[in-house]
Amino acid sequence: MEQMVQHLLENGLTAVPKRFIQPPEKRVSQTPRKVDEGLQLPLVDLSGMEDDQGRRHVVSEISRACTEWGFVQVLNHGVSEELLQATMDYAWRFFALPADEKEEYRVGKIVGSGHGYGRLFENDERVIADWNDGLAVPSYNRIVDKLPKLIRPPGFQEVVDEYGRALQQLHRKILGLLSEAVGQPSEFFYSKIGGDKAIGDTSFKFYPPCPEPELVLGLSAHEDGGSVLTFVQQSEVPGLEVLKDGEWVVVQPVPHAIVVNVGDILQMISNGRFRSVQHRVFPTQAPAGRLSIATFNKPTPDTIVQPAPELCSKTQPPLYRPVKFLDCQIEFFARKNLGPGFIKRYEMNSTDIIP
Ligand SMILES: O=C(O)CCC(=O)C(=O)O
Ligand SMILES: [Fe+2]
Repeated sequence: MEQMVQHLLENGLTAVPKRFIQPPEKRVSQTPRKVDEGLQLPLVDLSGMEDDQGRRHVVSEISRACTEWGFVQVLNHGVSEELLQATMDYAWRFFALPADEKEEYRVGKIVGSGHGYGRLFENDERVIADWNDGLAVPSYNRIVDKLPKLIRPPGFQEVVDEYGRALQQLHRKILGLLSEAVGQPSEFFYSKIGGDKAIGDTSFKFYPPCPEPELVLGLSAHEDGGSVLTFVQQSEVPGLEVLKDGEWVVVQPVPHAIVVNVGDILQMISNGRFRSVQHRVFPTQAPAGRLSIATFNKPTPDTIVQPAPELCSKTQPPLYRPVKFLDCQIEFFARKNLGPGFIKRYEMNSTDIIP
């Protein structure tokens, strides 16, 4: 059974085991990083949308960020601070449970799209492992009757459910703004993914402190393959970085903000207008570690994901071929690693080279 990072450390590990060691070219110290304070991910306040002018401003800011960065942070998003905090608190408490209690949620024991405790894509010894431990759970509109029981500790499940409902609303809201940005009615993108029947998954990731941070990654570079928009809440320790013009830029934790990033599905539906961009997590030495909560908003399984005809023309022909979302998920979870470039297989002229 794959050992989790947290338990390697609890057993007194002081050097990083071989299977976590990244080749030099992937290490944080070997890749160009932007430390210039001048270049910062846009932060958009959603509170100023009551009047037309305010709304137009927010629409243009969000749309620009999702085009130029594929990422944006939002404030005054409508998810209460108490709910954000409660979800974070329970996540810390889950990872603090004794190992045998967490084992009940092991990935693989649980049937359904990678739900459970463990590390995805890393059952193969030859794959380099990331320095994190994860728990992925159904968030909203998910019926996964194979889940063994409610997530511990008591109360966590209720909070996960409430968090899911709140983020589903936020998804509708932000897709509404992006729809307006492409000159369509507010419900445009939301209706393309199945409306209120669309589904969500939440992934909690714990990044324990690393004794040799220069050798590992917290989370390897990737785009969010199965996601329309992803919402991330991060604890106060930085780690998330986004690739911007060939350089990695830190997504600074902002209290009460939610990070929004475009996933492959929205890139496809918007015919490339909104971009699903590579991101990664660098390891931390903070004694308590780092925690993040990522909610992947997804279409209904039977949605045919394809460039919206309304956004295509003779001069802007469809860039991607149609794929049923369920098949897209099966292909996503059949991969050997998280690595970038998943969307390439759906490009119109792809020759079926599968990264
Ligand atoms: O830990 C983070 O901040 C980001 C996590 C992430 O990118 C993911 O789970 O897809
Ligand atoms: Fe991600």
